[in-house]
Amino acid sequence: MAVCTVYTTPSSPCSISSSSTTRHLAFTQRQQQVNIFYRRTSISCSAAAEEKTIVIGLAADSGCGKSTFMRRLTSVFGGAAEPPKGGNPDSNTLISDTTTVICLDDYHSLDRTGRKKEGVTALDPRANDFDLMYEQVKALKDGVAVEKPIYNHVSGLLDPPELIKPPKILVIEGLHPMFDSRVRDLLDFSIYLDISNEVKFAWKIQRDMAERGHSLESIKASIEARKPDFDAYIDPQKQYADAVIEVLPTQLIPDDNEGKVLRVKLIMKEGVKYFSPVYLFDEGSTISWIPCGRKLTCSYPGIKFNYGPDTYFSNEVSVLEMDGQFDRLDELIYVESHLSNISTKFYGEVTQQMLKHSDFPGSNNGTGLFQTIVGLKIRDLFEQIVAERAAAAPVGAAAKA
Ligand SMILES: Nc1ncnc2c1ncn2[C@@H]1O[C@H](COP(=O)(O)OP(=O)(O)OP(=O)(O)O)[C@@H](O)[C@H]1O
Ligand SMILES: O=C(CO)[C@H](O)[C@H](O)COP(=O)(O)O
Repeated sequence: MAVCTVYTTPSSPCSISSSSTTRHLAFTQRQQQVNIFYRRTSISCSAAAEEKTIVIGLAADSGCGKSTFMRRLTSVFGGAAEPPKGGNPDSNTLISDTTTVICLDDYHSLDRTGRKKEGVTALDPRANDFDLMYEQVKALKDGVAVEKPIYNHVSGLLDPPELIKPPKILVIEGLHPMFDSRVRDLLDFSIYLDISNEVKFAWKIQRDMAERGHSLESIKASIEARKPDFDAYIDPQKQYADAVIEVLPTQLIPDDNEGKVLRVKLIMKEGVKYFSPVYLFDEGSTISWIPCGRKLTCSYPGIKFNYGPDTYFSNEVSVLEMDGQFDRLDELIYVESHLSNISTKFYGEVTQQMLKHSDFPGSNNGTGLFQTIVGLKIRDLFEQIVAERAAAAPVGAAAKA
């Protein structure tokens, strides 16, 4: 893949126009008092069309399962996803053979102290540099490496940048991948994880109270403090998503307030290029299915699937819903065999992926199932785009590809 990046020190005679990358690095430098810094400029040698990076956006609030989803997605492509070798130990980036996942927290323009001083949350657009986000995602999409800033969640500061080379698949995950229309237009596919307030609260308690020692009051206060900005800037992005995974309390247990059994909906936009929605039994019909019985072991409260056409923010969608949880994950094959358009490469691939990661949160319910299926759909989308580009490339280029 072509990498067309030139690094120059500030004293270099190269002429570089002042970009927001430069501005940002100067800001980072001031913050961190880094003495030496590099400015980036690109030279016009964009990658051949068939080599161009495919960009996937994943939006969700903090603590809503983005990292878990990313682990499932990168596993579909094989190989381990790891932080850049020899780099900042607090890097938020994960790189595997095929994918690079960058966390959009790295585009916070205000560090923790800066946000406190200005009285804004990290969800507020004023705390984020969308110009730089756009420039860098565009550069990567065009096959150009970038020096991306790092937001350090340990110190709350902006660290010196890290080099990101254009991967085959770039995933941008975080609070705002679909907020800025310029960034949104760069996405080949977008996903929104829509976790209802009740469930978000239950997950936060589980992680921040049980694992991080926070008090119940502080968790409640942090959710409440974020809510207005969440409603204003994060939640509206779901209208743009090609797929939404919505997580709600179960309807199988009357007045359930434990939040352990979940009802999960996979909302899939119709008419998206390279993406054909998954269906149950009969495409376009409305179906309700209880698979429990001789072929699927279910303890209380059981499992129920619903499938059918619907509208979502005025878009035509197909919705697949699963309420309840699996008792025996190996029996998932029975459900898998009734689903179509799941983009598997062999019979039972969904079940195999789920069994492989049975220790990940949500592996016994619709969150894990639908995240796995969306991962397979993204692999399929990637392969279709690559095949189409290779077919369209001039004969000599196709032979090289
Ligand atoms: N499907 C799930 N079922 C149950 N709990 C879950 C699920 N997904 C995530 N969680 C809970 O939420 C926590 C956060 O998950 P994860 O780290 O994947 O989210 P995140 O969006 O990447 O968080 P952050 O942005 O804060 O790093 C997990 O530790 C787990 O407690
Ligand atoms: O919403 C978030 C995205 O993960 C974080 O709260 C934001 O990035 C600020 O991080 P920190 O609390 O570590 O300063």
